[in-house]
Amino acid sequence: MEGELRHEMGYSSVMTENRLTHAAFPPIFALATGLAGSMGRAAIAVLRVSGAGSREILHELCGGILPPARQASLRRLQHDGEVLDEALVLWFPGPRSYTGEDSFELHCHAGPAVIDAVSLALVALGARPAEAGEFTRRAVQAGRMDLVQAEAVADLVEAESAAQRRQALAQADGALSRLYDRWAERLKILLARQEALIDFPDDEVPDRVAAGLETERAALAAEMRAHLDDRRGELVRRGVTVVIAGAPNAGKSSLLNALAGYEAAIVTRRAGTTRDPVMVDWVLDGVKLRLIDTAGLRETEDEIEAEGIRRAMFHVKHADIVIHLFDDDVPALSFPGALLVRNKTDLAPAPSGVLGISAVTGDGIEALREALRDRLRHLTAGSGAPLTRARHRAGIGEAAAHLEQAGTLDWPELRGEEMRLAMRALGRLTGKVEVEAVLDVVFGEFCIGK
Ligand SMILES: Nc1nc2c(ncn2[C@@H]2O[C@H](COP(=O)(O)OP(=O)(O)OP(=O)(O)O)[C@@H](O)[C@H]2O)c(=O)[nH]1
Ligand SMILES: [K+]
Ligand SMILES: [Mg+2]
Repeated sequence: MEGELRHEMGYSSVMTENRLTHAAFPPIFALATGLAGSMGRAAIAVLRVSGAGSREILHELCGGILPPARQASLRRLQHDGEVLDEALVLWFPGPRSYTGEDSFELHCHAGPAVIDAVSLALVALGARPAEAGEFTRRAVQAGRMDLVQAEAVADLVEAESAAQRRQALAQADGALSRLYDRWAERLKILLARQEALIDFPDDEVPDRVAAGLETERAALAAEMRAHLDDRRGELVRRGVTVVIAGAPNAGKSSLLNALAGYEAAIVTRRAGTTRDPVMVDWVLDGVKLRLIDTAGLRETEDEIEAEGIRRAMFHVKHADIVIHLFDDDVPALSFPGALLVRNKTDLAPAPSGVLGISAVTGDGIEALREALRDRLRHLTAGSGAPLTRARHRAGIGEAAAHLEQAGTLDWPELRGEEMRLAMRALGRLTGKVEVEAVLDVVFGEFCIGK
């Protein structure tokens, strides 16, 4: 505490031990809040600065006095004898900061001229604009979080539904990292026992030691396979696709409009109206959905309509939920797992046992929503932290494959090698090994300012 106070008095003081523990990166800055005007006009813009030299830059901007650490202070920002703005200033000396480095935030007025002037002053004082994800990348490099947690930060920034927010928050808190770390720990112990077996001649190894090792190896591989089979995380993250398909004029576009609450698709009496798929993003029960209305399915000579039908079939094939809509007799054939729904109940009642709606009067629409909620609950039910992206799927898939391969090999040396490869795949996932190699992959999908 005393040391910290001394450092905050002036920037000429000696660096603390902590600040010497990782490489010093040059100062970067970025606008951390949305641009004024992009979603209505914002009042405040937060500029974030981090890196070696941040202390000197803040000292200069605040007229030669460093504000107290981790406290909001109102300051006149100045540069070259000019006052740039009156801003709320937060100074976070490393390592107790998001990036682990010396960093600060300026809560400025959001006028573009204010942001420009402060940005120019930051550049003049030696900071450069940050690249996408660079703050979080530094946090990983400083050991403030692992790669799986960093990915969750990107998801939190993008979260549009409550389910996405909850999932990203749990992952950022380390729920998924802890699972992977536990697996790595178990694997390490198995590997150590496998190595011990290598050092013993065959006749001295008790059979039960080898059998126990084999049981645990198989159990771990099975847990990884179950984790790979669980699609919850990816569904919540990318959204659930619900495709409305059926014969021409069944009322598919009318249903899309009724669910969306606006005239998203063209409705006419002519069969074959919809050609291009019409997509509407929707949130039901806190889960992000993508509703897709498609061309009516029938034999046709019309080239354009035929292409529409080809696209319809593509979406049906890749859908998480298919609503098969019809408006007369129950179709003889349907898509596997589809939700059969009879439209136009205002003209004739639905056969018993079939969900009936009227896209025109709204009859049955609430029951259809309930049926969709039920499907969603089913799709997103499960326990434990789910994997959330292709990178996790690839890493765990690789680890599981090596573990399974180990089970097919007779030579302990080769089994040990497969287990080591499994361990490496797990380590790459969280960034415990080969961290530099995977950083570009992970941070390629970030926005600037995080
Ligand atoms: N009476 C009644 N008419 C409906 C209902 N739903 C749709 N219609 C009418 O049925 C006709 C076809 O509706 P659309 O929504 O265009 O049907 P679609 O399945 O999208 O048709 P295509 O895109 O051509 O395949 C229009 O005239 C709608 O007004 C309903 O619930 N009751
Ligand atoms: K139509
Ligand atoms: Mg249509």
